Amino acid sequence: MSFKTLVSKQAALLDKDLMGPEIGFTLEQLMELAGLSVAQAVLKEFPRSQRTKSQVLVLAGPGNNGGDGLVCARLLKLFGFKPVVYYPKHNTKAPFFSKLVKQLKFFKVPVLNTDDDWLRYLNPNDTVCVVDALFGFSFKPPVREPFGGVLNQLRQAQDQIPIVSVDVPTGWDVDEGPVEPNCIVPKVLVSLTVPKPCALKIDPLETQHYVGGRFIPAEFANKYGFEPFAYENADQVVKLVPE
Ligand SMILES: NC(=O)C1=CN([C@@H]2O[C@H](COP(=O)(O)OP(=O)(O)OC[C@H]3O[C@@H](n4cnc5c(N)ncnc54)[C@H](OP(=O)(O)O)[C@@H]3O)[C@@H](O)[C@H]2O)[C@H](O)CC1
Ligand SMILES: [K+]
Repeated sequence: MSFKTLVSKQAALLDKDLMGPEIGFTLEQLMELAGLSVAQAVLKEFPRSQRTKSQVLVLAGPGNNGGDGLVCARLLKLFGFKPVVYYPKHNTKAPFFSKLVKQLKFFKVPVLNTDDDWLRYLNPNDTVCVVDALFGFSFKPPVREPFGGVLNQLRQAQDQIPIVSVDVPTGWDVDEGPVEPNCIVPKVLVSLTVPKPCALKIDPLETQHYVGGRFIPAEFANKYGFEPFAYENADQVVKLVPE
């Protein structure tokens, strides 16, 4: 499949640019749209008419990828799913992360902490899919605990429960792909703004690939060397199909 990608350093620069003084987005705004994209991809892949269960396990990491997961969980509840969030290491860098957790409580979405038994939700009888919002473009392998254990469990369950990875499949090197042994293989990848080079390493027969994070004009995409993706109508995601 051919599509333009942006290496991790450039992706971080693009984000900084969007949230810089000239353009003026806030992280909260971009995260809301990123979470909406992921929730929409989940709904497209697992529509109500094609499923008998509704639980979704959202694994949220300590950075902004985790924040996308927290937003996604709230929106999945509105879309008719029963999300449960496992959030073992809270983000204390920005105060609004604790507000995202408050909102989840308001929506009666359980948020499990490090000592809670999250594994009981990794159960194919009840769970439609797992949203992997552990790490995105700032992840540097090898993975540190407690996330190594979480990834091991995910890998063992992945043939029974599909994984939907946010931006980057957790554990993959953002630029090189699955270089560590025993990496997870998501059934769905939702690249945000533009795919990272690791997305070139997915097997299209194994992994459905969406692009989301629909928040930049064409000129800005061109500045970073890519063309805007062909979103339809008000969709927040577009599926990339092999040529
Ligand atoms: N424009 C967009 O597309 C937007 C994307 N967003 C999402 O943000 C992430 C990138 O978020 P960032 O906070 O920069 O990084 P991560 O979430 O990937 O991870 C940072 C945290 O991960 C820890 N870390 C890193 N490597 C490891 C490791 N090997 N083991 C354990 N933990 C690790 C890191 O900890 P440090 O101690 O190293 O600081 C951080 O805590 C992007 O991918 C999108 O999903 C935004 O929502 C905005 C718009
Ligand atoms: K991820």
